[in-house]
Amino acid sequence: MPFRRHAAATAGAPPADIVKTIHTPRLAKTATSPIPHPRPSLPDRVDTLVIGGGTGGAALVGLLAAHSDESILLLEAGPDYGAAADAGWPADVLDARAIPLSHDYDLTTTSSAGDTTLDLPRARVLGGCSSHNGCTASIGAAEDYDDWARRGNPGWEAEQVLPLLEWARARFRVRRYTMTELTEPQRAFVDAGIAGGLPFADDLDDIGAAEGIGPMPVNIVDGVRWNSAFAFLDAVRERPNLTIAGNTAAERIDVCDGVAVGAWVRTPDGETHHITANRVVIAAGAYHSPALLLRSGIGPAGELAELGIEVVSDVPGVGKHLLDHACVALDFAGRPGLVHDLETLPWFPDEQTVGRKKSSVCDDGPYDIHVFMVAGSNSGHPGLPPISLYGGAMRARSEGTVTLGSDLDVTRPVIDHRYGTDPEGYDRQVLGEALDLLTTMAAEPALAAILGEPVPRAHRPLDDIVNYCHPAGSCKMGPATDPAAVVDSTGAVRGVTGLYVADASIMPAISRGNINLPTAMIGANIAVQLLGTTPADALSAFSHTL
Ligand SMILES: Cc1cc2nc3c(=O)[nH]c(=O)nc-3n(C[C@H](O)[C@H](O)[C@H](O)COP(=O)(O)OP(=O)(O)OC[C@H]3O[C@@H](n4cnc5c(N)ncnc54)[C@H](O)[C@@H]3O)c2cc1C
Repeated sequence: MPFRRHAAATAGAPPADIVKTIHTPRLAKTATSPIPHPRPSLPDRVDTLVIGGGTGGAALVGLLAAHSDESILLLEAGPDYGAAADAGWPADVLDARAIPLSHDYDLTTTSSAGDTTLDLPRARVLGGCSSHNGCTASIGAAEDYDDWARRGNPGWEAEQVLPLLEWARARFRVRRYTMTELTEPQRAFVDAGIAGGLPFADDLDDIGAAEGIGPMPVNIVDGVRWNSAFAFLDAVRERPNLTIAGNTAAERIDVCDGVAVGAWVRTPDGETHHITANRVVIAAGAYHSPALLLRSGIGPAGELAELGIEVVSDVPGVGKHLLDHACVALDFAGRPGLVHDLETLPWFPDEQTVGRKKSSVCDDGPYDIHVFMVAGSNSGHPGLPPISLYGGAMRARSEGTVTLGSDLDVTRPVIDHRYGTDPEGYDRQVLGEALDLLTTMAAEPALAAILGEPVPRAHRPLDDIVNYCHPAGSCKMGPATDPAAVVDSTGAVRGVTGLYVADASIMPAISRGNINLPTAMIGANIAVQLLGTTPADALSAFSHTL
């Protein structure tokens, strides 16, 4: 899901109209205002401390809690609104039509045009970004995971991780759409893609899918965004070995003689509390996981010294190699009445359809371009044109950075994505070819009639790259021979015993679909390795808890 709000243009609180009333969702009937979940007492000592209850963290904790009797404490910086069945979640977070910003971290990066900043939405709530994302579901391509393994990460081959991806897809209750369910603009988009040379595809969540265009599967249940807390935590919430502590943020990992022994955390009362743990797993996402490592003295020694942080372990790759799927956009005014027509529909996801194409420089799999259309709702994009066509570079190679500001605040890391800057120009080549395809499609008469007049932009699309909101790679997984590697193939942080990372930040290269399901698989695969078991055994223990 791309997000294009330029911070300089829309500073201040998000407009009230981005938080809409839900029309149909089942859960929302009793969820008109959030109900705080009872606050658990914070233990002083646990077997496993997990930091971050987003997609990676929730999947990891679901399997760990179901499989073992060891005590687990899951810390989440944002609120925990309880199980889906408790109906305590805020309406805007449940409403799958919009990207709500009510729990946003308020992060930015410099825009590729260099003259403004670009907002990087990031949710501070149990479920992490799956609690405010676009709900398009993709498990990526087999080549993505075979590539991870080939880069020196055994245990990540497609054959090994496929059962975990399929489990994640089932837990997210992903369903495929048919053409008859699409809105008129989305149908026209698919037809234009077929006229532009793409085959029709109804298998976009298949690990062996090739080029094609069709309806995109989504993890939406009766209009409700089915987040990772519902998917993975609801089944284990009542397990006596699990405590979930919302509104509790880790400030620093406690490392003693090279061994992670716990963390200092900020309680909901604003107090600092120490928790002792036999093992610490960080799953705070691609911006906050490296920030937490740096704050704990684990990172490039020179950078830590400049920040005034005592070096615990010199790990040069922390906060480097930050990846995302870069996007370009073409904007249109829409035919008269389009926005109104779309608003009268009960609900629909932002990105109902996706086209995939192989660029001339794609050398490692079936496709590396996404094209899609965001029509009408634009709910999380105040002030943007009514209809936009997007092209994404799905194997983007440009590398950005995450570091800390002088205040060392782990919740507000300094992020520079450096979109479109890879030295070989791969990303710009792919984005240019995506633009060519979109231009051909936009000229198809049926789609052209819906798009209406182009809306001029301040910069050429290739000079104004926007984010797909899929940050990854900032704590890269790799072998000891890779100087940029932060964790090994078990998720273990180099140079610190008992410390692990289990979220999108460990991707050695970005998977070529939307990354929520692959991130759940990462959390699950680290859990399998920590348990010393097999995927089949871990999944069977989980299913017994249901
Ligand atoms: C606007 C948007 C739209 C998206 N749309 C899609 C889509 O349609 N399809 C798709 O597949 N993907 C989508 N994504 C991407 C997907 O949701 C994320 O890639 C995925 O959620 C990443 O999981 P994660 O575990 O790495 O991080 P997150 O889900 O971000 O979880 C990290 C969690 O850690 C918590 N945390 C951070 N610091 C601390 C701390 N110090 N102490 C305690 N807790 C902490 C955070 O509050 C957060 O809950 C979208 C993302 C965004 C932002």
